[in-house]
Formats: sequence, structure tokens, C-alpha cells
Amino acid sequence: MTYNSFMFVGCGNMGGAMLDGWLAAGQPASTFTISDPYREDAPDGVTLVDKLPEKTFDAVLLGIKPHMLGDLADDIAKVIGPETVVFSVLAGTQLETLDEHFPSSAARVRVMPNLAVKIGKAPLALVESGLDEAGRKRATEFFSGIGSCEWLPDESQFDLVTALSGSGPGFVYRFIDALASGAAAQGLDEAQAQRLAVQMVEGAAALAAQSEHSPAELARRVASPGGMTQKGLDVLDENNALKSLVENCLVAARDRGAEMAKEARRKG
Ligand SMILES: NC(=O)C1=CN([C@@H]2O[C@H](COP(=O)(O)OP(=O)(O)OC[C@H]3O[C@@H](n4cnc5c(N)ncnc54)[C@H](O)[C@@H]3O)[C@@H](O)[C@H]2O)C=CC1
Ligand SMILES: O=C(O)[C@@H]1CCC=N1
Repeated sequence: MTYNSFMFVGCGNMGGAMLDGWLAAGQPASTFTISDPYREDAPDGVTLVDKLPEKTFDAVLLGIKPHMLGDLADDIAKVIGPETVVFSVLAGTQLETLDEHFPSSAARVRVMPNLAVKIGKAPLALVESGLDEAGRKRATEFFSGIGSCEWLPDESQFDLVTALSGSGPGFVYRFIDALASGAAAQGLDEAQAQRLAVQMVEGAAALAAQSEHSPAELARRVASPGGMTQKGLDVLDENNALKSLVENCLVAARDRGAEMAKEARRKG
């Protein structure tokens, strides 16, 4: 199921990755329009406009930076009619803010993707205001082309989910980089260390996704008693070092979401 006319307002890293993902999943290019003044081109068949047209769309996806919404909302409202579903990937921008800016839309949906939408492998957290059952089904089918949908019952954990699955790739890339640079510091060729680290994480994640065992159990299975892995895990586990570092990282990212929500309300 699709939206016959789908507008991206802002199509940079995130919007662009979503568009690439939908095109790769077989969505017709002709259904997509991009409004992004800094974009010079669009994929074949996708319409690029230099200002918002005088017509409404079935769906509008906000892919701008969160702090821009207050200034742009009145202009964006021109492409939103009573049938339009507004999707927002804006970190920290709450449904209440979207409801205030776009009261005449059919529904507002916060979506938290990550850059893996480009290859159809992102977790997508969604929470909505105003969607009926059919609208929810349509959104689920459409977004399933670029990842797997997880609807949340309300917004209370949305910032935490953003930290986990939206920001998460950034944290994982940092860990991969630390593995590669640690091995390089110990004498391995830098490029080879990076290749090994990336392939190892790709395979480990794919296996965890298929496995009947939890990640904790899988770690236990890698570590032979008295062997090498256990010695390494002991370093990560000493004083709960890795777990508390990662929890602090998630909390810091989550709490920034609440600050951004306040900033967005002030600008609205
Ligand atoms: N980058 C990521 O991994 C993720 C980003 N997000 C959210 O995605 C949104 C966009 O982030 P990125 O794509 O990373 O930033 P970005 O800077 O790459 O994209 C923003 C786009 O907005 C465009 N833009 C600027 N002024 C505009 C205007 N007046 N009208 C239309 N477009 C305009 C820019 O040219 C740019 O292409 C943010 O709200 C962020 O919270 C959410 C999840 C993950
Ligand atoms: O850093 C940010 O604010 C956004 C949210 C998730 C990923 N990027």
C-alpha cells in the first residue's frame, strides 16, 4: 500500500536515505516530491521543487532540522490538507507541537528511523495522533519497505527509543572505530583492522538477529572458560564499566530530547 503523492520537506541525510530505501523497495519514483533548497538533484523520476507548490499531498514527511520547524511551519501548512498525514522524523519534536502547527491535517505521526533505512534494515518507532486503524495499517505497510515498524502506545518513551535506535548507529560506529583503532594501535594494518571490525560486527549482529539466544547468552557461548574472550570480557565487565557507560550514554542522549522539545515549544 502506498501514498499516491508524498512530499519530503527537507531531504538531507535522513530524508535522502528514506527516499533511497523506498525507491529500492519498489515505490514508484513519480509519487515522490522533494522540497529542499540546498539539494541540487533528485533520483530519476522524483520531482524536485524550489518552493512548496500550491497543492496538497497524501503524505508530507518533515526531514528538516528540528530547530527549523517554528519558522517553516506556516509555509509547510500550504501543502497539508484535511486528507494529509504528516510524518515527522524530527528528534525531540513532540506530537503536541505537530498538532499545534498542523491542526487541519488528517493525522500526525512521529517516526524514528535510522540511516539503515537506505538498505531496508532500520527499526522504525512510530507514535501517532489522529490515525484510524486503516491509516495505521497503511503507514505500517508503507514504512515496512524500509525497516520494521514498532508502534508505541504513547510518547513517554520516545526520546529513549530515539537514543537507542535513532542515535544508536552512531554509538555502534564509535564502538567499531574503537575496535579497529585499538587493533591498529597494537600493530595491525589500519585498513585491515577496519575491514575486520566492520565484517565482524555485521556477522555478529546478523547472527544475533536470527538466533534463539539472547545477546548475553551469545556472549557467554563465545567465551570458553579460561580462554581469551573471557579475559577481554573481564575488562569490559569490571565494575560494570561497559554497562554503566552505555546507560549513561543513552540517558544523556534521551535527556537532550526533552531539552529540544522545550526549545521547539518556545519557537512555536
Ligand atoms: N541523521 C540521522 O541519523 C537521523 C536524523 N533524524 C532527524 O532527521 C532530521 C534531519 O536530519 P539530517 O537528515 O541528519 O540533517 P540534514 O542537515 O542532512 O538534512 C536537513 C535537510 O533540510 C534541508 N533544508 C534546509 N532548509 C530547508 C527549507 N527551508 N526547506 C526544506 N528543506 C530545508 C537541508 O538542505 C538538508 O538537506 C532531523 O530532524 C533529525 O532529528 C532522525 C533520526 C536519525
Ligand atoms: O542526533 C540527533 O538529534 C538525531 C536523532 C537521532 C539521530 N540523529
